[in-house]
Amino acid sequence: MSKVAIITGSAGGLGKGIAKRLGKDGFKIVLHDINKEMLDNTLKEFKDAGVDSVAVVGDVSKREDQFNLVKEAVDAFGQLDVFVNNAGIDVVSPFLDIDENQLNKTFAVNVNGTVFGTQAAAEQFIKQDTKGKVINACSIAGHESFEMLGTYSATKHAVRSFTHSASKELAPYKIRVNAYCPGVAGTAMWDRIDEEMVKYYDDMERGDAYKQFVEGISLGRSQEPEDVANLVSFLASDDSDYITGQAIITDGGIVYR
Ligand SMILES: NC(=O)C1=CN([C@@H]2O[C@H](COP(=O)(O)OP(=O)(O)OC[C@H]3O[C@@H](n4cnc5c(N)ncnc54)[C@H](O)[C@@H]3O)[C@@H](O)[C@H]2O)C=CC1
Ligand SMILES: CC(=O)C(C)=O
Repeated sequence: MSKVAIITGSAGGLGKGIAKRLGKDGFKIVLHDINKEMLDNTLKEFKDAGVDSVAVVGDVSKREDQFNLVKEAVDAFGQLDVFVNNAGIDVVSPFLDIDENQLNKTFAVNVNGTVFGTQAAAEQFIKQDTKGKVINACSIAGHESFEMLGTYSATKHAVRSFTHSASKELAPYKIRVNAYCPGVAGTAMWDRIDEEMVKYYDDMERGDAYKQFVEGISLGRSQEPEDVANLVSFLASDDSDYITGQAIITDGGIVYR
């Protein structure tokens, strides 16, 4: 029987790339996003391509939405095997401007969302008494804290920490918890980061911040969703069964650990 994967924030960007790859790998796909219009379009695309898929609208920062997402997946396909905590948001600001609203919002989506998603998936895996895989979106910013991205970097460090602690506690239930740490991928997220960053520097124009980050990549090009999906495909597969608690960097050579 085909396995079932949920990918949060998969209406576009890296999440959509991951969902496409897992669909090719033979998974039944549960698309998910807060943006209903984008999600409807993506679901149509998947169905037209023959991927056995459903879509659920939800907000990862709401615990009840995450548990509802798992319920909808199980109602549709009868089981759950992989939960990808992909949804995340960015924020750009100098350290001295960080405020309560920025901290609360970014932590609510990136950190609380990952915790709630992991809890909802783990509850289902334990009920099924099957091996389960939780795969979290971390970042190179979860290994190194970047200027102007302090709050974002802190959330990704927290994601890495929860990847470690959850993997230890959930191992007795055969649940593996790992994370992928992308570098610089030209999605809507980087469009927003670039647009915000250049506002703070008089000598920078739109596109310059992105260009500067890309110039620092050893392999000489920015990241494609497929590059990230290759790693997630491995983490979702049986080939990674002996790996848990790892936050693996895929960045073409920016951050060396
Ligand atoms: N683009 C990049 O260079 C990098 C991205 N990442 C991480 O990868 C993940 C995906 O990033 P991108 O695809 O680039 O971002 P994106 O902004 O292009 O796409 C994120 C998707 O998540 C959805 N979303 C946002 N808030 C949500 C919420 N509360 N509930 C449900 N869905 C929500 C959005 O509607 C969007 O479809 C994020 O966690 C991000 O932090 C990590 C490192 C680098
Ligand atoms: C968006 C992101 O995680 C970085 C540091 O590129």
